[in-house]
Amino acid sequence: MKVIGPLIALLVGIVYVRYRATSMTPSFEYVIVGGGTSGLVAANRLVQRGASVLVIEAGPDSDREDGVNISGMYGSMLNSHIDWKYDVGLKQPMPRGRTLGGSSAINFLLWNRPAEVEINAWNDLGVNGWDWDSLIEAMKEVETFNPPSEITNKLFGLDEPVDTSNYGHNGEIQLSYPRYATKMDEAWLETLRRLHIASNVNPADGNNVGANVSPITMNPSNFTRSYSASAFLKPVRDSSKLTIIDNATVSRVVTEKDSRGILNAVGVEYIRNGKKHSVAVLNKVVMAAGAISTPHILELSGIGDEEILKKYGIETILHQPNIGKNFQDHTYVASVFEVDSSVRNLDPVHFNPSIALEELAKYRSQSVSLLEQANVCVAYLTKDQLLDKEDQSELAELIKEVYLYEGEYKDQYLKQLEFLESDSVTQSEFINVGFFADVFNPPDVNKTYLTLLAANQHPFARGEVHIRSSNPLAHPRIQPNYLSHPIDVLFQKAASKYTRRIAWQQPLSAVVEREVIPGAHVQSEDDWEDLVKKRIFGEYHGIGTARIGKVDRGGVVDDKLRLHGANNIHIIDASVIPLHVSAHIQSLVYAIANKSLLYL
Ligand SMILES: Cc1cc2nc3c(=O)[nH]c(=O)nc-3n(C[C@H](O)[C@H](O)[C@H](O)COP(=O)(O)OP(=O)(O)OC[C@H]3O[C@@H](n4cnc5c(N)ncnc54)[C@H](O)[C@@H]3O)c2cc1C
Repeated sequence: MKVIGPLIALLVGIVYVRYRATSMTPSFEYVIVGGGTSGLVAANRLVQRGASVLVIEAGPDSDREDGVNISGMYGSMLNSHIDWKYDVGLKQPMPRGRTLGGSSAINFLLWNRPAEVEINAWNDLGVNGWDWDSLIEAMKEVETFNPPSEITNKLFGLDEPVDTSNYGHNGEIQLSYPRYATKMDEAWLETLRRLHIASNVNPADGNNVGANVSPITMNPSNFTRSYSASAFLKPVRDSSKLTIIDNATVSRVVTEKDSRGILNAVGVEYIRNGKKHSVAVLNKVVMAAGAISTPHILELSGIGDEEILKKYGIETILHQPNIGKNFQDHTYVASVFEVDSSVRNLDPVHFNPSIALEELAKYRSQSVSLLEQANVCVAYLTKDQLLDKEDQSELAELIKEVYLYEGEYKDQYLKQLEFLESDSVTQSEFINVGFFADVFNPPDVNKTYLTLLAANQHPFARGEVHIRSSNPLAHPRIQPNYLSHPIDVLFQKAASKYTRRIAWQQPLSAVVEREVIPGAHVQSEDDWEDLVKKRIFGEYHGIGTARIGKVDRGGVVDDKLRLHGANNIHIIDASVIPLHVSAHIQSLVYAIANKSLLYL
């Protein structure tokens, strides 16, 4: 009888090994979860190293999609079949790219850099090896910068040449400037100057304070979007080392524990056409599903806070309570102004099909067209540039309360208080968007509009992203908690008020005819508070849900981007960014993914 127990164990073992061998083939050295912005950087570099790589992407290939390729069609793929459309309880879902190229396929193309101080702050949060110098090197490596032409300089009023040494010149992502500027663009720098906001011709040098005209991710030879799929996937697409499985949703990373209790990823499961499949991984799993999906997939895999996992009947493989916490996003409120009928921005293209066709024909023949543009005119303001005396004293009171805070985000909040006092860190961003962008009221299609976004760059609010079901196809629960901190309300109000100053300042005001939003009735502090609370949205820059850092300081991955408690699971996407920066984040995401290759 004594031999029966071990015999059964042996038989079960043989069956299990055979099961793995048959059901978990084929095998790859690297399995990349998510073929988006970061995932395709890793795919490109690993294939060039000679490794066998599988990329599993939930969405389709969109390389022939006009809404992706034509730079001036930015925004058109929101709510489309390649947008995840996450419900966050607001009037507009949170967009995120669901296609090869990920969010870089549907984003607004703007390319700018954080401030040096913001990146070096990671070190004070306990992160080693991720300073400005190393990240800027990694960022430059992915860039090819095409400086503005004489015509562009003139159009936008750039009176000093851009210092090209701040950019890279041999990388995959093409950066360039449009040949077309609207009257609002032409007036931008001078308008801000008259409000005592200096023009910053070199915002890429680590100090982004001021108004500037940013490059966009546009190929200057044909004015198409330069993004992760066109830049990183295309050159290696035909390699025998690379396998892409698209329209496939990863449902789980399959792990085993070694004798020390450390996890090893041995495979990845995914669902395609309603059927479950699995593949074996020989070396590493690279998580690149973005700041929403990466924590979601880890939790589905039993890696997360055991209290949360238990609630949904998922066995805890690795208790990691920091996963899905620390969600941070820039927030924005849009102000809209009617402008005179001589202004030609993207509104006529959106409102009038015959103008759209005319502009498309011009674009296709490479003539200057309204469709060759994006929102390039921005301004970044410090606290002291933005706040009036009353706001400053209200802020001083609120800061006292932050000093009393003893919770898990204490070290980040102290850093943010330092940022508030720095004259090289900005708190609010203003963007001249280029088309009517109000989701609450339809436009009058016979009119043209100026939309100004006022965006908060250093929110104190922290949100969470967690599973809401064990069904891998169900979206996670996203609680962004926008404006849940009074300092965020104060800055969002101040920034929205400032859009009124911008719009009614010469020379921009010469084309402005009427304020639509906020509208003349919005005057008192209460009015502004109502307005921002009703119209708040995320600026599509979610980060932080699997942040880099030590476990006892909220970290999910170590300095080498390896999941704490696992040997071979790395995270390389926006979820590892620990603390928000005053910039659009694709450049930082590309840089992180590029630098991750040191550790993969
Ligand atoms: C509408 C919009 C506008 C933006 N505008 C700008 C801008 O102008 N400038 C700027 O710098 N930044 C902008 N951003 C932000 C920037 O594009 C993103 O932060 C960045 O691209 C995120 O990269 P990522 O690799 O972390 O994630 P993503 O690029 O989103 O990649 C994640 C990939 O994983 C896939 N995936 C997710 N879950 C699964 C699963 N279960 N199985 C398989 N695959 C999965 C997704 O489909 C996606 O392809 C914008 C973002 C959006 C959404």
